[in-house]
Amino acid sequence: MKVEAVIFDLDGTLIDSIGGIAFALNRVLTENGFPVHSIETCKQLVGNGFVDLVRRAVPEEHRSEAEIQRYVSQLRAEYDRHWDYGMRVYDGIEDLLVHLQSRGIPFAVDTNKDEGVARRIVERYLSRFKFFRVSGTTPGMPKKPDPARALEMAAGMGVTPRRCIYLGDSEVDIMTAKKAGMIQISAAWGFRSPDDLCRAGAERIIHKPMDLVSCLE
Ligand SMILES: O=C(O)COP(=O)(O)O
Repeated sequence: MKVEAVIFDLDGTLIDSIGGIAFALNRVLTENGFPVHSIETCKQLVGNGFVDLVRRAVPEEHRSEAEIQRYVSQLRAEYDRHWDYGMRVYDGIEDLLVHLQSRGIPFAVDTNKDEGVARRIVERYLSRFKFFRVSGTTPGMPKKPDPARALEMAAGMGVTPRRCIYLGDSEVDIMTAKKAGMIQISAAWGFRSPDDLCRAGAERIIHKPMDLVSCLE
């Protein structure tokens, strides 16, 4: 089936952002006297936005709503200072975006990151590409795996969901793609292993960004 648009997840799919997230998170944990997490563990904790990240990262006896809210504010402040620590665009992503642009296939971002931060990242690292939209978490709006944002973007791009690829690196993205009725593809270069992705029901896994080209027809 001919693909008419591509929706990308951001963290772990377009951008390797784990350095800044882990650094900021571990500063918050240290400041509050909690044990820190390795980069590998942080990768597993990311995917559902900052509130869930904090809830998973702090010791169980410190997960009251008031405490979580306080740590989330601390994390936002730390991340604001350190968000681009070690950040890079994954190898092959720019080639893929050049390819999509040359074929006139529109693309967009759907992330559980706070929308302002997501836009800042795209502006800093991928400004030469024309994204239809960079959509992230905003107060009061449902997050992924709710497919509302993905569906809204597909409608905005004028494509039917079943002709839209949804590429992401986590189980949240797999669920979002399936709920949206889009072509679900998982990125093996991100924060989850291929085994994790298979267990989460991935229908197709690609190992490098340019492999997406063979999925476009
Ligand atoms: O910030 C997160 O938890 C996840 O962000 P993502 O949706 O771009 O993977």
